Amino acid sequence: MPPNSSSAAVNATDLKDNEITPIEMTSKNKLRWYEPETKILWVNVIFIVTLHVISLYYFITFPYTEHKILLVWSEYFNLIIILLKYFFFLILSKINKYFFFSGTNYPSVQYTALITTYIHGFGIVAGAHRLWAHRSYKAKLPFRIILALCFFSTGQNSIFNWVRDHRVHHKYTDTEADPHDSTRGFWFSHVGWLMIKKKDEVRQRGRGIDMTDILEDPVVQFFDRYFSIINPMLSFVVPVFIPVYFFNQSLKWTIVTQIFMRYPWLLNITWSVNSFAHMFGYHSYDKSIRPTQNIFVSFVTGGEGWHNYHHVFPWDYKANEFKSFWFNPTSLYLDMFHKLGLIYDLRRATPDHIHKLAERKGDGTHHSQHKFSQKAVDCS
Ligand SMILES: CCCCCCCCCCCCCCCCCC(=O)SCCNC(=O)CCNC(=O)[C@H](O)C(C)(C)COP(=O)(O)OP(=O)(O)OC[C@H]1O[C@@H](n2cnc3c(N)ncnc32)[C@H](O)[C@@H]1OP(=O)(O)O
Repeated sequence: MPPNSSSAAVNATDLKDNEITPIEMTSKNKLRWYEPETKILWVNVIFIVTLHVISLYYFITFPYTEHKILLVWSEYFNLIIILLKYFFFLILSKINKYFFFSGTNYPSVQYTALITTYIHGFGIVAGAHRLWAHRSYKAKLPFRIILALCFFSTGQNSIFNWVRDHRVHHKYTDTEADPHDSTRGFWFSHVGWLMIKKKDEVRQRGRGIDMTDILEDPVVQFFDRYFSIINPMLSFVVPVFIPVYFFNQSLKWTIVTQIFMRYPWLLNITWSVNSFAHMFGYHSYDKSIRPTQNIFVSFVTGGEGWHNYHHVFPWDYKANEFKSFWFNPTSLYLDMFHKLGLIYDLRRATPDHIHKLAERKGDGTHHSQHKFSQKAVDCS
């Protein structure tokens, strides 16, 4: 049985008042990335800059071919990314060897990054984003616990804060009330917003967001209550402990791969949804909004770059019109968990609704407006 046949297909008009509504613009003043009244949070600036400087150093100089176990453990998101990155790392390691490490004998710790970025990314995409922020499907208790464990190993905010910021972002996209308003530029929407105090408009509008579902979820409540213990434990302590203790890997290189490579990498690909996917790409479903269809972001995030579609149908569990393994693997995993009975009530926009909307509001790049590609598209 196809996973969606028992799913609730919904249209935007089916949304209830207390659910996330499609974009509803608040007053729009044009803001620059830095406003005179902006209060810079220097602790965040120092933390983020230091993390990225050290990370850049290790991304360039890391002996990639000698630490494959650690790389698989912490870096790679899916098979194609493994292959591409391995190819990229191979070239980089040759450059490293020539310029930086000739003659150096590194401890032979082998392979590790796949598992952690993979697990972590799933916690963000399937957990915080598609389940908690958008309620695009329902999940049974064990699955919610797994998602929370995955999400709390990403070193991001508490689920409550993450979801509230994301719901404000959807409701007031690219306005003054959007925490990472992309009209303030690439830099601001990517990371700048995490270095300043939020505008009053964000806080004020955020207070109006209905968060009762989050407050009523015992899994979220438990994990958020112990955020300051669980977050560092799952994000840093456990991922370093496992390869060192069980697989006899070097402590130094495990810390490097987990804290200075995997962590900033995952942060940047998460942030890329707010920056790249609000600036570069097509507006196939609604040309009046900034979010775009960005294949690069989809590729690195496991399916979160179909952002024009996502902003038009935020409650669609695939966050995309199509079925596609490489550019939306998260949806395939959700289909699998649906078959296993761990998740249910998956919500999906109807093809008819999508096509009509694309025709009326899109920029003309939707496949239904290109006869040659219509047959190749699987909208299930
Ligand atoms: C392979 C996988 C790929 C995955 C891709 C997945 C893509 C999914 C889709 C895209 C989504 C992308 C989202 C990215 C989010 C990442 C965020 C991180 O975790 S980054 C990593 C880690 N995180 C970090 O590095 C940064 C951690 N965060 C911070 O340092 C700060 O929050 C800040 C600097 C961001 C703002 O500081 P400041 O402005 O001082 O604000 P404070 O917070 O201090 O709260 C003060 C007061 O304001 C109140 N309030 C706040 N917001 C709202 C709201 N929206 N409304 C209403 N109220 C709000 C708040 O309740 C509090 O009230 P009270 O208690 O006083 O009554």
